[in-house]
Amino acid sequence: MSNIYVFGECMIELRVDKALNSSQNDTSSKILKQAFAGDVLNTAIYLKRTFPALNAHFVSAVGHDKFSVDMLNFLKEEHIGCDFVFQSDNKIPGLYAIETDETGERTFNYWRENSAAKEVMPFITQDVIGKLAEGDMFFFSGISLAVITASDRPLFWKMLAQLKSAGVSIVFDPNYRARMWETPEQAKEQFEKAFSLSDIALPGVDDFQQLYGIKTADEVYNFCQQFNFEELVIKNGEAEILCYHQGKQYQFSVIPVTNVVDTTSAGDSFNGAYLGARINKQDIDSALKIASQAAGFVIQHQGAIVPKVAFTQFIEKQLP
Ligand SMILES: O=C(O)C(=O)C[C@H](O)[C@H](O)CO
Repeated sequence: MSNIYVFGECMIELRVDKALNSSQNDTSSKILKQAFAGDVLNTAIYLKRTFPALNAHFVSAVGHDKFSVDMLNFLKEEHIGCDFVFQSDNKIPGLYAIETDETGERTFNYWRENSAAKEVMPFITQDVIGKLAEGDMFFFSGISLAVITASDRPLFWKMLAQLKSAGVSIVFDPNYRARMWETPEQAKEQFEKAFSLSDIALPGVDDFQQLYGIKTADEVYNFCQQFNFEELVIKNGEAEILCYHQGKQYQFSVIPVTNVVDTTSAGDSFNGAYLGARINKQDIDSALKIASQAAGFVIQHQGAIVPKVAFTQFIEKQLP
C-alpha cells in the first residue's frame, strides 16, 4: 500500500463565522470558528478523503498543550498517520486567521514565529529518515521550508537528498508567502534547490509572479525547463491548468464556480486529489479533473478543511 509523507506545519485556524455573525460591521465582538490547518496537511487530508486506501502521514512537531492534543485527535479522525508528529516540551502550535473579501479571495495573518513545527528537524534522526525512505512519496512546500529554523535547513536538505537517493518521489509546491522570508532572494535560493531535487512540481503562476515577475503559465514552463521534473503541473487560479509529463503537454479548463466563499486551500485540495489520483495510476486528464473538482468544492466553503461528510459525498460522485 502506498505511503505518502507530508512535511510542514499545522496551525490553529481562526475565521469569522459568516452564519453566526449577523453584522459584519461589529468590529468589537465577533464569533470566530476555530479549526486546524496548514498547507501540506490540507493536501494530505484531501488526498486521504479522496483516496481512503492510500496512507497519508504528517511529519511535524506540536506541543503538549490542549490545542496540540486536540490537533493530534483531529489528525487521527482524518486518518492521517502521526508516528512522526513529535511533541516539543516547551513550544506550542502557531496560529493563523483567515480574512476574505467580497469575492471570496482570502488573506492570512499569522502568529507562528515561535511554533513547535519550526524546531522539527532535531527530532528527525537517522532512524526516522530510514522509515521515511521506505515511503513512496515525500511532499513539502515553500511554507515548509520557510517554517523550519534557518540554521536547521541544511539538515532538511541532507534528509531530502537521502530520500531521493532511496527512490522516494519528491514533490514540491512553492506556495510562496512573502512575509515568511527574510528576502525574496532567500526564497528563490531555497525554491531553486527544491526544484532541482523534485520529481513532481505543482507551482501556481502567482508564486512566480510575485517572486520572478513571471505572469503566464507558458513563462513558468519556460523557467522550469532548467529543472528535471518528471511531472509539472502549473496552476493558474480560474485559468487553464498546464501539465507536462513525458514530453507531452496537457491543458485543462477549470470548471467555473460561481459561489466562491473562501479560496483558502484551493491549491492544497487540488494537490491532494491530483497526487492521490496519480499514485492510483489514473491518467493525467482524469487526475486534473478530480483535482479541479475537489478545489471547486472546497472554495464554496469557509476554512481550509471543509466538512468531511459533504466533501466525501461530493467526491465519491465524481470518481470514475
Ligand atoms: O499559509 C499557511 O502557512 C497555511 O498553511 C494556512 C493555510 O491553510 C494554507 O495556506 C492554505 O493554502
